[in-house]
Amino acid sequence: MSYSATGSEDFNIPNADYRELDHKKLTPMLQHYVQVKEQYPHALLLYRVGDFFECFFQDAVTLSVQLELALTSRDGGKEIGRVPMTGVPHHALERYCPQLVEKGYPVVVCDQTEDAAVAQAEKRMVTREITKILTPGTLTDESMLSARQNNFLAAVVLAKDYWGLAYADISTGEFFTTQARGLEHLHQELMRLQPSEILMPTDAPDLGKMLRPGEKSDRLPEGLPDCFCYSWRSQVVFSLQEATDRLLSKFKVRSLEGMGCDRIPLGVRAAGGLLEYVEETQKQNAVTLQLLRSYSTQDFLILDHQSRRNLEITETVRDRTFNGSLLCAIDRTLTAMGGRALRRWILQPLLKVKGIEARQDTIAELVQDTELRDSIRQNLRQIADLERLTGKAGSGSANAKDLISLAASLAQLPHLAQLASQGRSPFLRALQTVPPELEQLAHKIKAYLVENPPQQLKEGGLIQAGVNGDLDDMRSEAQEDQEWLASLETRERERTGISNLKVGYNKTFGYYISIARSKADRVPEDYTRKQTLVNEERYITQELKEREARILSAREDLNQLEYELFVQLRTEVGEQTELIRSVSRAVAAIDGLSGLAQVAVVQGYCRPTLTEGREIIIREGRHPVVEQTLGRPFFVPNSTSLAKNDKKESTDLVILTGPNASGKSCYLRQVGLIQLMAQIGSFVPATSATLGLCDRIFTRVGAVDDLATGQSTFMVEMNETANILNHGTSHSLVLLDEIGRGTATFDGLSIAWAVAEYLATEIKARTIFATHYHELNELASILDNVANYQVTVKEMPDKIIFLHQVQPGGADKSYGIEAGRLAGLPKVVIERAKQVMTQIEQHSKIAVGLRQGISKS
Ligand SMILES: Nc1ncnc2c1ncn2[C@@H]1O[C@H](COP(=O)(O)OP(=O)(O)OP(=O)(O)O)[C@@H](O)[C@H]1O
Repeated sequence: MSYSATGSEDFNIPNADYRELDHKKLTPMLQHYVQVKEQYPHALLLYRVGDFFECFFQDAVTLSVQLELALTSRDGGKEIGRVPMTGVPHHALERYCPQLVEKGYPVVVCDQTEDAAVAQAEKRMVTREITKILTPGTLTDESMLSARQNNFLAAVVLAKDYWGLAYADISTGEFFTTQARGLEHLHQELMRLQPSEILMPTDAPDLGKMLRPGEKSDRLPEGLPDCFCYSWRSQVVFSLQEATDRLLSKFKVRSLEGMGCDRIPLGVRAAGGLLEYVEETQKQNAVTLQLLRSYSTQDFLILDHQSRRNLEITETVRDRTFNGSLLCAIDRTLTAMGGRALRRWILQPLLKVKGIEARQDTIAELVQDTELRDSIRQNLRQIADLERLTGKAGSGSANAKDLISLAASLAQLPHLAQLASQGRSPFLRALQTVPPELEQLAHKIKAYLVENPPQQLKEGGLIQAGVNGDLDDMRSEAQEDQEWLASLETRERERTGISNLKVGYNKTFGYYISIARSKADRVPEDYTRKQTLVNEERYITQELKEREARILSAREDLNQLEYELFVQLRTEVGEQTELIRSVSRAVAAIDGLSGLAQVAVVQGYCRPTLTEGREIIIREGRHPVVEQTLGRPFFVPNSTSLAKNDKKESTDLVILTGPNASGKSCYLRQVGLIQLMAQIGSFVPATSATLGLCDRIFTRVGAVDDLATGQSTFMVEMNETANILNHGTSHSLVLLDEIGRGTATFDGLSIAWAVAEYLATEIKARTIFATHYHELNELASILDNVANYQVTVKEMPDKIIFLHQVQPGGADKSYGIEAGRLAGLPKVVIERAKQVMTQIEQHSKIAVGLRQGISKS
């Protein structure tokens, strides 16, 4: 029996399933708990009771398992008995919620919305309301988000082989949609975006259920990755009509044409469904999304998930850390917005020379003008995350410190604009004027709020003097009250003759007069004793109580007025969200580009020339990550020349041989990374480079068993190779590091040969094929567009020196046996291996010739 999506059902625990209980017999509080729970049966409900947020019934069991907390129980009602309960202290909510959401549990927080003492005095249950709904894709709290990474919520609509995909980051407002064909393509797009949550329309009954990463389900369409969270949503909100209406009314437009969505109905349906989810989960926060924009996956270089992984673009293959990735090596951005922009660029390299050159021009300008670059970067250091701060202001969750930080950042913009005006390139020009409204807004915030406001918004101390006349009057009255209290102390000391008499205040008893117990016999008759402590007695007087009522209600009014003034200001900031975000985008771009300029200067990169042709000509190229790890002087640069325009010499496919650890993989990846960097507009680690644009970069690098899908090393390798042969074009770059090693030598060699031949003759993709099969060197004598290269080593009597130099020519021998000797294999084994090799070589001379008589189909 399925009970709830919230995990590990355990019906051995009595009363874990609330549905089996007679709700009327539950205590009033638990009846309310169940009412709220029934609205969100698939979320974990955290319910405020005193100083704790508690879960009851099955949720309590789940919570205790997931957070390793003690499972306790509570009286559920006279005829019910004890029911399971687990809780977390209220102040620890922010610590625990992210853990739960990360594990794929949606969380609903039901908090007390009034002072419990008031309800207690009136002998009724304290009022509680849902204050937060947290799901992985709809987080907005900074503490739960990674500053330099987007947090995407996605929605998918499938119609046979076609699909629509919408995604949004509700903390920054980005909102995009697209439509295309082929599930494999959708798989790739999702892997690029790495959404925290994907919404899927379904007609199944358990709407709202969330599939956690790795969880299996028959309802997840085949071909979609199971490494994400999926939330099942009603199909109704994904219908074209409802989705269209929702989008038109949200963005207050008459047609979808302006968003470029009129011809992508599946994209519209996905976007509408996504918007409904945001509205549903963010009732408390008015989320400001930017106008929906459509895009085409064909506008960007395609880098499938495998290749992104193999080239270690955003994380390393071995331990999946950021350190050691390309992004880490070239990210010198100084703002969170710039960091996110660079990550987006690197995952979406461009396909048009014009767009690439616009970025290059700006980098070039900043490379040349050190002073301008330094000043801009100095300025950027002082700019906070405007995109997210303004989002918080718009949704009403920003506090006063957030607004101060926003104002300080906005105040930097005119200076940044003035610096940008010294430049001529497109991205600098885009920043030259900062809308005057933003400057005024910064001034206003600074004039309104005190310099160092408290975190709390309802306890006063936020607004400066002189902002509001009423507030100033109330403050001077409060001041008078303070003076009255001080004078009361003096008066009473004189009257009683007790020199250490004090006037004090606490939340429970209000104002009191405190007297040391040793002096208690001198207390006047009009004092009423209120509380006895170890060393002191506390009293009140009629006069003090009367004054207290006035002071407290005045203070409440004062705090309320401050809060209202703050909310007004925050709303004003929220109204400028769109403007602030458009400037933020320009700032993010300048940050990304000045960071790339910085790394280009420090690491000695060059500006590549991009062409519409096919050539890949790199002089003295370096691997951007390895050279930083080894240190520049220790890295041996190598050149590359593929598909030169001069047809006679043109090489499409390079067979690269060389002993183990000589540097084949490093060279292969270096070429891929240089091409990728060039297509995001970056300068590249080389002396010079002329690069024809690539439509795709494919890599096939030493596979590991894919235990999760039960595929062998060899099958993984063959799948990846099939993908390359089926999708590669003459404008693709193909990097193959060993093919056919996972099977018998002759099988492997035969497949490797056939693949290389097909790539060189049919696809004519620019290819580097690293291999230990030097038999493949034969191909170069048969095909004009194949060339042999080797990574050289120097053989010494007792060791091999790796020169890491790539030079023309095939390796005439392999060093496997030599490596075995150096590793300490017994002499007799080495000698025997040499004998066997001589025998094999004599009997296996390859004379394959060219493919004949087999048609492509
Ligand atoms: N151009 C270079 N300059 C300096 N060091 C290099 C260079 N290329 C590679 N290396 C160093 O050599 C090591 C081995 O390189 P790599 O893994 O590319 O070898 P390989 O030929 O692919 O080996 P195998 O055939 O065993 O896979 C790298 O970790 C790197 O430190």
